Amino acid sequence: MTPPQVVVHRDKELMAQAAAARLITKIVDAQAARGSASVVLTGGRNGNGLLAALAAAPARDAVDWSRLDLWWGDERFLPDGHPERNHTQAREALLDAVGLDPARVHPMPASDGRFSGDAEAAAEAYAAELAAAAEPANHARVPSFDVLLLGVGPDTHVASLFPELPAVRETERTVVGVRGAPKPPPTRVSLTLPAIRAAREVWLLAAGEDKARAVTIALSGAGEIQAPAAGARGRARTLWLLDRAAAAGLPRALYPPASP
Ligand SMILES: O=C1O[C@H](COP(=O)(O)O)[C@@H](O)[C@H](O)[C@H]1O
Repeated sequence: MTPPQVVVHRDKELMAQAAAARLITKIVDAQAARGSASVVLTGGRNGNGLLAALAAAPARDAVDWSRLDLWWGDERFLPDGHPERNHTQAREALLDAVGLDPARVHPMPASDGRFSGDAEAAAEAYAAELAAAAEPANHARVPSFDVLLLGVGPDTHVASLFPELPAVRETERTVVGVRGAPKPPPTRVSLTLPAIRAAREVWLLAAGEDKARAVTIALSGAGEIQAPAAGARGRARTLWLLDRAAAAGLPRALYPPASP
């Protein structure tokens, strides 16, 4: 697991634009090296802000969208097309505007249809979908994601791993159903920390003063059960992308000067 690196931008708009530019480069490089790229999306304000910035970036045309695999780190367990579903919001922010291959887009299951309210069964099905896409040679249970994006909640939750709930303690399964989440809706589906840590790079996004306490706690040696964001690390890189307001409580020694 890699130690966190912190990059601080002036404000949330610049943070989203810089993160979008960084993601475009990462996808283009992965496609050049391996033919395709895989990215895990997050929900929330900062994740959707990044997608909207990506949609507005002229350089988005450098990406071959048909050779991109998209997964989700978590989902609010709601009916298909519900406006609060992370999948619906990602479609609105970016996905409907680019030429993705529908076979390569892997939303987490909805609460209606096949799983009719059974978040645990939905989690099992998503784990099986991930395992089917993993590289058998490595005995991996999830694909080797190039970048896994995570928003950070004001309570330090990432994906739908909330402090002290059973999901953040999971060490075996790659995807779990979550019940009793303190943030609505209470029922969710989430990757676990072992699945998150299988990613090459994990990027955590936090902007705004309501995130400052969470950022300080997670980057000050807190345990992952109490502060799930502290346990989100990538194999090759762990990057915290912040704005000044979210970084306000961090010791200056942790990061270089903010961009203008
Ligand atoms: O509910 C969720 O919240 C987190 C953080 O969202 P934010 O709006 O506080 O940035 C998000 O990362 C997660 O995917 C989502 O389901």
